[in-house]
Amino acid sequence: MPGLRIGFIGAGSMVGAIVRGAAAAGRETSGFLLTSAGGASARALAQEVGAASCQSNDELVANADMVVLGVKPYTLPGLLDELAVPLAEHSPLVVSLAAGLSLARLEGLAPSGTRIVRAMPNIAAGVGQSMTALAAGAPVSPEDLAAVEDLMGAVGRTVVLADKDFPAFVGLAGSSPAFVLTFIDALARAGVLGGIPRAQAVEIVTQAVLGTARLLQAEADSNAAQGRPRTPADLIDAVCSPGGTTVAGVVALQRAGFSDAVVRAFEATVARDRELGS
Ligand SMILES: NC(=O)C1=CN([C@@H]2O[C@H](COP(=O)(O)OP(=O)(O)OC[C@H]3O[C@@H](n4cnc5c(N)ncnc54)[C@H](OP(=O)(O)O)[C@@H]3O)[C@@H](O)[C@H]2O)C=CC1
Ligand SMILES: O=C(O)[C@@H]1CCC=N1
Repeated sequence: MPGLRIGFIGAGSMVGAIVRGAAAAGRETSGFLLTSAGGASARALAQEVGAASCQSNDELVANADMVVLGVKPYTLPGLLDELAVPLAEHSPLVVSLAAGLSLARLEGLAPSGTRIVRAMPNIAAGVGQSMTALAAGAPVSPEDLAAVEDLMGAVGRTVVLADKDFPAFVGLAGSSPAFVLTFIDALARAGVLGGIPRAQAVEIVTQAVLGTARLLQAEADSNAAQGRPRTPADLIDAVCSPGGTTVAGVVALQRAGFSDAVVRAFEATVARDRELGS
């Protein structure tokens, strides 16, 4: 949305990924305002992308149409308390990136009537490939939601979800880059065991994972019209020749409890998200 002033409170991993991803996508960043606890990270990020930093969170709230809260979940209640007066006075649209904090909880922490959108992006926003969920509170207008979709759409795909589904979404997309990286790290180390230098093994596995994900997306996009895109299971079958190398590896993964380990990672993530919100 041209001309919209967007303030980011927090300039760490996630805000850094969104701001850098938006800049790389050609988004106008001169209307971005940044603060951080110590100030140095906000100033450095602002300088990097041609944005501005503010002296204080109050100053940022007073000058932004949209305020993105990019601090850790345990910091957010205190921050919203500190910002009660400027938020009530200036009424910006507020976007929370925090894991665990439901819309109802956020609305209870902010001044009455605050327009809040909950967003759950992931770290791939930095390369324009986030998968971001959005949920809007009752006072949020379609134009407000469109403004957040526009920002997050510049750094990846977006989906509007019910607030109750956010814990599951965190397991599927917010936290899952770390699961995928754990897989890449483990397979690359196996490559080292097989005699391939570490850096080359990481490059090879990264391209294999990227290519597989692109294959699955292309399958969904091209065959959705016909009503039956091939599923991950169909594509596994397409790689497994009878008696071949792949089926030997896939069966070994099953015997080692790979699927069970993935489900456990998901369940632990969802449980932790619920704990953070309680
Ligand atoms: N990292 C991820 O992959 C994802 C994170 N999220 C969510 O994003 C949010 C931020 O996480 P992440 O970026 O990883 O955290 P980081 O620890 O990397 O960054 C937190 C930022 O908050 C700043 N900060 C802390 N207190 C204040 C304050 N009072 N005023 C202004 N700034 C403050 C810190 O400042 P300073 O730099 O000076 O220390 C820092 O820049 C969390 O709520 C998390 O749940 C959501 C999806 C994915
Ligand atoms: O672990 C975290 O706190 C954040 C939330 C989603 C991904 N990382």
